[in-house]
Amino acid sequence: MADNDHFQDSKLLSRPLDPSSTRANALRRAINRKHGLQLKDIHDLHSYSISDYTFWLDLWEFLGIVSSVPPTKVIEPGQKPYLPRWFPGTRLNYAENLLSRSDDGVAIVQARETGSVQNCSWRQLRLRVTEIAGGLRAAGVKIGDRVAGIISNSIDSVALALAVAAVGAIFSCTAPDMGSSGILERYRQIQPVVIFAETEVMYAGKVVGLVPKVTEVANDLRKNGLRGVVLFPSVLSGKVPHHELTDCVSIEDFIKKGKDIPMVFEQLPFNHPLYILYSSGTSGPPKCIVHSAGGVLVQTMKDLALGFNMNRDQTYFQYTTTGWMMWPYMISGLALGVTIVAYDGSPFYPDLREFLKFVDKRGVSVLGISPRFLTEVQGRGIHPLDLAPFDCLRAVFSTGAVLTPPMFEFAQQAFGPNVHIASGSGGTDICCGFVGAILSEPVYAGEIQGKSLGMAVEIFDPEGKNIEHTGQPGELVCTRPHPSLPVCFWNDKDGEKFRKAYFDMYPGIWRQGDFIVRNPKTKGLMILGRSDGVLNPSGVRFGSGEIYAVLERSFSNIFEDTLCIGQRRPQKDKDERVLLFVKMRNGLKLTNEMKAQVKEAIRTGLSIRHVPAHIFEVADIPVTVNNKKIEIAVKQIVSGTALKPSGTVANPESLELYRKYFDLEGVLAAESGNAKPKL
Ligand SMILES: CC(=O)CC(=O)O
Repeated sequence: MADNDHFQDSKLLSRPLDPSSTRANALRRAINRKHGLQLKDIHDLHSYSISDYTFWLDLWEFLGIVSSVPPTKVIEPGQKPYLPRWFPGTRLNYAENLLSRSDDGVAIVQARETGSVQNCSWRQLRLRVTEIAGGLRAAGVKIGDRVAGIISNSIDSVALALAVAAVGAIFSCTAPDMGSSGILERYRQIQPVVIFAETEVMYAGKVVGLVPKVTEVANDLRKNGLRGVVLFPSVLSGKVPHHELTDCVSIEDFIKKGKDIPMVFEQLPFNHPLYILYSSGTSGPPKCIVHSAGGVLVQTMKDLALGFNMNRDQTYFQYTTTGWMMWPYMISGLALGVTIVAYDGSPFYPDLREFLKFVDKRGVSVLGISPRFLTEVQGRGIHPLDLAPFDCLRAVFSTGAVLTPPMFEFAQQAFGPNVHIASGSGGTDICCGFVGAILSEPVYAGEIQGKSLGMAVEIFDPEGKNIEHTGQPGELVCTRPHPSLPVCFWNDKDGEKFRKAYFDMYPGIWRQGDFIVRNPKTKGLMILGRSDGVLNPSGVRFGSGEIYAVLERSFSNIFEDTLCIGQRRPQKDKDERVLLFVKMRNGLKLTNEMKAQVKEAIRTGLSIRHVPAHIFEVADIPVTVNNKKIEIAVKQIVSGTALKPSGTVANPESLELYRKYFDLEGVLAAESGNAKPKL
């Protein structure tokens, strides 16, 4: 493949924000003044940020992190060479930093698909956090205890996360749609002392009763140290429904018990655990990724303030459940005085148009969505600007999967030329971005604008050689430590699971598992897919994202979703073959003519070697609970590996649809009517 083939779509979409008006520029100038440097622009600032660890102290000061013992030192060696200790000796509290205001302005807008909207002021938020923290203390929750949630996105769930942090406990949560086995796979490992749970929620117009699930989970976890359950009232009736759970109270009774306990923000080391998030492994139990309070605070504030230029006049609406890392990511906006939107429900119910009008009406400045959301807007023929002016909207941030060049272009047209379309990658493992938005840099279709400050991102070939200047794709690696490296995996005593997950392929260097390429001309970055899903027919290595880009450009009106994987074949002389699975829109049927058109579009858009060997219609595409397509599990299934899906798969039954493709020849024979009768 020629060097720049990945960038044939590199179309300039929008002009940058004046660099002198950005917060990143203010940081650059502050660093120049403080250290007598002459950093000229964001690129110089990035070079400084990955060459001198003092950058993190500069950032600390710039962000105004609140601490009772301020840092005197940035970094010192830790137990492992790749896991240093950050800001040793410092004492701070995450929740104290997030409760950055106490006025009557709006801190959280809570919205539900039912149309109900409730504002929570900074003053009310502080009070609610104090009440829940009092309840936690009255219940005997101590520093380092685990507190877990099965909760929807709401004012109370945000207040709960802050209250847990205030008392120094460790918070972990799943969305209410996770099945009981998925919840237990997680919480049996971390052994929470208290669980906060919803009792009745709504999703896509359906009332979902949670009492049976919560009862099953609680009864199981009692064997593992669970002391009690706190129930949130039904989002419909406002009351706790009938249940037969023992050792449980309603949230209102819970806080009554701690009524007179004053708020104390425990002052804890920078590395003190804040959240436990979970890897989205689709087979086997998820890994419990422990993140530090200081690391999450500094990194998420950095991304929001310097990547998105957020400030206290703005509103950040990240569409997310409480189970995805984008939830804590959004919550950190509070530390910048930003108003956040806690939305619960489907964006497509009762109507995607209503959701878009809500975004405009609430004056959202940064909207976080996924490529899937944009595909739906496009597939349903919706033109957002016909619905509302989106006057306040400054950036649309798509994450969770690759945002292909056609989707960048669509998003730009959809929201207008003044909106910055951004994508990024990082995720659960670091609770921030490795690469992401730089609002002062031009946007090219399909390209992430740059490496995040402080992140020493490079692109490696399999031998560990940096190939980022060649225009060839490779592994996204990070060659220096940064503050939100996970503290550890829970229960991984010798740290071996942790080392294997990130530092195995290139000893001492973090491998993220993304297949990435850099445009030598624009310096923009493009994620081509997950690196373990790289397609490799006839020795050409490419990412599924390249195929999705072609499909989204020309076929989004007929395909609701697609999945492209490589099938390994047992015969040594046979190459991997590329299979494309498509889920049709609105009852359409996949015809031979459509298949031929798809193959032709891929051949002309990419190359003959990218053309899938076969295209099949399937009833469903497997996705994780965070709505990410599951390629690896399907690749394993069609290559003959027996696989037991984990609770991370949102629609595990869909995986069954792919088993028959292990006998691909049999499927093809059946399709052509030549199936041999089974004896
Ligand atoms: C920032 C991200 O990378 C989010 C994700 O994809 O999980």
